[in-house]
Amino acid sequence: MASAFNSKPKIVNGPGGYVLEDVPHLSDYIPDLPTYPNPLKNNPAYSVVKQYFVHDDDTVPQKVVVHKDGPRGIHFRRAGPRQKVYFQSDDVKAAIVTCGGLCPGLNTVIRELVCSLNYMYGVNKVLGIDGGYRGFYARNTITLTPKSVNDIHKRGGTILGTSRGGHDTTKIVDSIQDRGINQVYIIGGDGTQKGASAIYEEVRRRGLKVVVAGIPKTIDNDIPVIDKSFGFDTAVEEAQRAINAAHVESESIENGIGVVKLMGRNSGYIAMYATLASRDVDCCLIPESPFYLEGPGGLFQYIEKKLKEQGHMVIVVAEGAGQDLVSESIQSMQKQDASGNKLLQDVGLWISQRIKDHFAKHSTMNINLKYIDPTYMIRAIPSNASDNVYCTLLAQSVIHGAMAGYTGYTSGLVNGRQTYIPFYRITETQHKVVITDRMWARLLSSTTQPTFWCAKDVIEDKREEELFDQSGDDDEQCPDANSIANEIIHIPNNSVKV
Ligand SMILES: Nc1ncnc2c1ncn2[C@@H]1O[C@H](COP(=O)(O)OP(=O)(O)O)[C@@H](O)[C@H]1O
Ligand SMILES: O=P(O)(O)OC[C@H]1O[C@](O)(COP(=O)(O)O)[C@@H](O)[C@@H]1O
Ligand SMILES: [Mg+2]
Repeated sequence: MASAFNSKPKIVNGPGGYVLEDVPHLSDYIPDLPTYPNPLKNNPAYSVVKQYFVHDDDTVPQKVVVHKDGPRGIHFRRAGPRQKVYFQSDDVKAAIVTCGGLCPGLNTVIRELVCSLNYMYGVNKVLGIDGGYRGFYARNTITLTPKSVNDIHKRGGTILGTSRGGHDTTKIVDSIQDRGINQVYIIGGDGTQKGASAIYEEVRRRGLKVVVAGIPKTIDNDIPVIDKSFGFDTAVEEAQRAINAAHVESESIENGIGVVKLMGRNSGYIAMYATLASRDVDCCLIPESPFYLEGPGGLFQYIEKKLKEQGHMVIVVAEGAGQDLVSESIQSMQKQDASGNKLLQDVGLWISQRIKDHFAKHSTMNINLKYIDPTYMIRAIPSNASDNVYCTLLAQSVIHGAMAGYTGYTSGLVNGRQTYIPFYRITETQHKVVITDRMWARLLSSTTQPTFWCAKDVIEDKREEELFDQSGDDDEQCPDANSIANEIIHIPNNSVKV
């Protein structure tokens, strides 16, 4: 196994509370590296562009909203081509690997990496690693050329294949060294970027002139710092088809209920944005917002109300929602996938059954429920136009960084600008929907669903012990939760994100 060697974060402090969370550079651990003029200077496509090169000191703020007297805050290095590069085109041997679950746009990123390395920097040795991390040591490589990848952006999935598990740092770095690879482009989610960080540390420990760079991939949009992940737009758009179908089905029959399950293991972004986009959804359930079924303020009561009011309803549920409730009633054998991710129970099937059982036993209403699970259909499609452009920019940005000698970074969009983000910032947390944030408030007001917030919890949050003492109520169900829905959004010390 690899050593536990961990390089220190590169943090630069400046005046006015300015902080640069910088990324490592090959020259940090290899002295006297030669540099070369950037070949883009002679490229007719770019040489006419005024100020095409990014200034070395350009940085991008993590937060654009600041207070007048507040500190300038955290910044990331701006991505883009530099005047000097640390590789000669003929010396570059690049490798590309895709890991984790599928996501629309993977093939577009692969295509743009191969083409941009070639067209911008004259690099013609690019290898594809077959089947994720384990492909480094267990499979042959795939030769990639602009010609061989020309059409792949029109296909879903990844032409390189992917996998979970199989990350063996030592074997991977041995393979990188044996094959003479000096730029490694790693496309994947939170797990993959942790793996990339381990590879970078081992490469650095061995003193190799090898750039390790990540491209963030997550259909769930659960990677922190970046504005959004590629494939997310496509997923939200494709989810509309399933929601439309659920709406048409439920609307066409008396007391029709359409239930749609969408992806989102720990983060409910696809469900939230698909709901906001559709306007046909009456209830959106996400992992970040616990809910309950029975009693006042519960889901069953709300369904009954909606059916009486409009004769039908649509429910969108993210796959990670209500897992605590599901596991109370279903026992599962397998707890984790090969990467160590918790395996989830099918909340869509579970909730559909619970709704049917409830109305059969406790109501005179004859409901008609249709359950739609489009999750893998959504994940497997090619990326849409806007994601295609985004994938291109990501691929080009990550290449510029590698050619300029930066390493140990993930390329990502921050406040609309491409940046280089140190691995640890990408892997330390997950991006989740903040249910005290304005976006969730917009969703609640658009669906009119119950907040499912327990009055007791809200009061605890709001005035802490003071009101908790008065209530003295430890009951799970909180009849008053709905009436304070709007109030919570304005609680000052409730970390409202603006
Ligand atoms: N903490 C970790 N350290 C090293 N490698 C990891 C780590 N977590 C996950 N990986 C590897 O990253 C790859 C993808 O991880 P996974 O969680 O399946 O998908 P994603 O990257 O999309 O989150 C797998 O090959 C897995 O072995
Ligand atoms: O069934 P699989 O292929 O293991 O993947 C299911 C998981 O993959 C995802 O689509 C994406 O997860 P990752 O980003 O960790 O790959 C999740 O939403 C989902 O839970
Ligand atoms: Mg993941």
